[in-house]
Amino acid sequence: MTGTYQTLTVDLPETESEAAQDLLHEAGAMGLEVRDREGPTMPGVRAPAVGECILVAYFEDAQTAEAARAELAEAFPSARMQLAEEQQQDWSNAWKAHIKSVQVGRLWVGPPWEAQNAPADKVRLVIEPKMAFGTGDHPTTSLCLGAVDDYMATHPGASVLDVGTGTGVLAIAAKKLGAGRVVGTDNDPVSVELAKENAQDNGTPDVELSGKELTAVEGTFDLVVANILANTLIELAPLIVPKVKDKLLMAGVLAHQKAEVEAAYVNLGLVPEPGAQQGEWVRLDFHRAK
Ligand SMILES: C[S@@+](CC[C@H](N)C(=O)[O-])C[C@H]1O[C@@H](n2cnc3c(N)ncnc32)[C@H](O)[C@@H]1O
Repeated sequence: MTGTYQTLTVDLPETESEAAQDLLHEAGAMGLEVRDREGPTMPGVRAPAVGECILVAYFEDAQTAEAARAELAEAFPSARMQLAEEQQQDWSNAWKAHIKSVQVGRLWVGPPWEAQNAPADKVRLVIEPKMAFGTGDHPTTSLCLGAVDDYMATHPGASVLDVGTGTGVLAIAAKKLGAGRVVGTDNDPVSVELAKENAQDNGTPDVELSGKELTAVEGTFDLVVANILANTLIELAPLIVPKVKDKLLMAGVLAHQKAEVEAAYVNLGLVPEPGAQQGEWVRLDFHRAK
């Protein structure tokens, strides 16, 4: 415990908000506050300029915050940023307030301090927010959770591969909803460790979680799900497609990137289906032609 935490305040055009939020999550933000012109601003809190929004990201240490600042500066040259150190005693309330539980289909996904409020008739997944992406409340995650729930409802015992598993949320959800073999991979070793902890804590220790390359993962899977960014999904298409036995779900794609990602997978023989959209984020669904 350092006694302090870091805030990175970012002013940037509203059109870049979603992508910048995603980058901040990936860069290790423990919580994120979004101030746009849709919601009322609290008294004494600075409001965004017209056409802009303000993102306030919370980080545990200065090194991670500085690395995030540098990454954001490169990706979004027009962003204006300010790093500040805050006293730790505000920390728990400051970031916990921004982690929300979600209910998607048969699932409830949320942090431990909200678990007691989970409805008894829901399948409960408790994810402690740490240094991995996937607490459930990001649109890209909930778009996938909904489709995983739908697929598992009609394909009990199906095998599932989750590429870019983060906290393991989608893999664990699939297992809890009745999947057979479930494999999750991530190229970030910290995420793999946290996903393993989450699988243990949620009573699904048999989910196979690792940092394996897809070429080293054996077998094909009824359902493959990948919530990663558009450029990575395009890069990984030749490795993901051979793993798909029946259905592929992908998220992490902004509406304007959809056609490019879709083309990469159609070119490799998958058949697109109507997907879903939440805000600027889309989910792309495919199946393998019989
Ligand atoms: C947006 S998060 C998704 C986490 C979780 N599946 C969810 O839906 O909330 C993307 C994850 O993909 C991982 N990732 C990024 N590039 C990857 C790659 N080339 N191979 C495997 N994992 C990757 C990141 O480390 C991160 O944990």
